[in-house]
Amino acid sequence: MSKQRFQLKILDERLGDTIPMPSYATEGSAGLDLRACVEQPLTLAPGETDLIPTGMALHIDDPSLAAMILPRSGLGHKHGIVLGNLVGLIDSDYQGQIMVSCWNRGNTTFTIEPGERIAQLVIVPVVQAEFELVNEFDASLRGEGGFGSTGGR
Ligand SMILES: O=c1ccn([C@H]2C[C@H](O)[C@@H](COP(=O)(O)OP(=O)(O)OP(=O)(O)O)O2)c(=O)[nH]1
Ligand SMILES: [Mg+2]
Repeated sequence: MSKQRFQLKILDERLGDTIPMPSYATEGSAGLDLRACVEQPLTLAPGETDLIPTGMALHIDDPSLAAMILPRSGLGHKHGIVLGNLVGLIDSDYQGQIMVSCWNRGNTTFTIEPGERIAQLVIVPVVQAEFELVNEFDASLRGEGGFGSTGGR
């Protein structure tokens, strides 16, 4: 298990009080559940997208890490509540509020309650690329084949 400490700012005073802090649901969870810091229940009609505050800012600070915001599978599968950007990427130098773009891709209206868990945040390793310009690559087994080039099932 790898654990690391990050600076976090509470931007909504309900967070850590009436709205629980983001936390791992189980010891083995990869994602921290993020909660909607909305003032009122927020209704998302089919097709609608809204940007939802999480009430907190996280400074990852380490360029070899980033955070990704992913949908919760239950909300996404059962209710069609996914992310307007499909996946959110939080840069290590971002110090603003973490926002979640919620998209109702389903065909029924969904209401997000204050404090509801709307998405999850996963800390991931990052390698920043530098480029070495070449004219030819050393041969690989795949070469330039892609998009189904390895044949049927
Ligand atoms: O779901 C998201 C995605 C991004 N962000 C914040 C953190 C991230 O570091 C910043 C910029 O995100 P990104 O680079 O994906 O957006 P952009 O459209 O390229 O904006 P920018 O020009 O600010 O980089 O916005 C969020 O709070 N939630
Ligand atoms: Mg960007």
